[in-house]
Amino acid sequence: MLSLKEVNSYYGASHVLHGVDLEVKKGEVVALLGRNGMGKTTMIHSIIGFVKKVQGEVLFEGQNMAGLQSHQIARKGIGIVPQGRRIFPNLTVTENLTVFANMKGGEWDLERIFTCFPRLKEREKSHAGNLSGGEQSMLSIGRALMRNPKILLLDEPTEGLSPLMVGEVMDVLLMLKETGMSMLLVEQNISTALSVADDVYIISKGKVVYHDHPEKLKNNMDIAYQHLALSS
Ligand SMILES: Nc1ncnc2c1ncn2[C@@H]1O[C@H](COP(=O)(O)OP(=O)(O)OP(=O)(O)O)[C@@H](O)[C@H]1O
Repeated sequence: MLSLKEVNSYYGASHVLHGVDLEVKKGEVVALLGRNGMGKTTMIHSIIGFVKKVQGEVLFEGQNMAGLQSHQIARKGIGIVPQGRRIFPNLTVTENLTVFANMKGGEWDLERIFTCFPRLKEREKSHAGNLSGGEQSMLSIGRALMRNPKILLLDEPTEGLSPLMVGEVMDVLLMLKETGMSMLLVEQNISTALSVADDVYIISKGKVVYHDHPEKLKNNMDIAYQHLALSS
């Protein structure tokens, strides 16, 4: 569904991604792990047209995204849950959900979001700035779903959350996986990522240094310790 082939990305003269290959098949959840500053966000931004200089191929449903503007890429069905959530704090929960919604309709509408995210229903009239971090993460996911994407790119949706809220957000991701949603999940939290992923990549200094099934990584955690600088 989504594939990156030999992708090199640059910020000006700074060469950040070095020949990256990655694939997300339909209905699959792919985890992308890596320490701070290793290029995870740059990979997401290269897919959605935020990085101006990208060489190689970014293919979505077989079509090369090169040269398309971000809004054109979004319209193809690529949804984004950005790092830091980027909700609109002065708008209500309902306004956040409807402001960019895909008016052409689709499987996801306000009613379904509120059914799947009862916490958002409880807070529907609250200003989004007053929500907890976990609720804001759910709102950011809900807002992306309202555009009825074919794939979701999630950039650290559990960042900065308490363990309890991490669990709730992971339940949401598992629920979405059950619906068949394809996802690329950027995470720093390895156990969180492995609990939902079908496939896992680790990047370091802009290169893919590991790609395999999560079960293989679970059975060989030395690799994770080595690349993610975890302590055993
Ligand atoms: N707009 C930019 N201009 C120049 N350099 C950038 C820009 N954004 C990121 N970088 C650099 O690119 C490298 C990769 O950053 P990136 O944000 O992709 O890492 P990351 O793995 O997502 O880390 P984090 O988890 O901290 O967000 C870093 O060295 C960073 O300093």
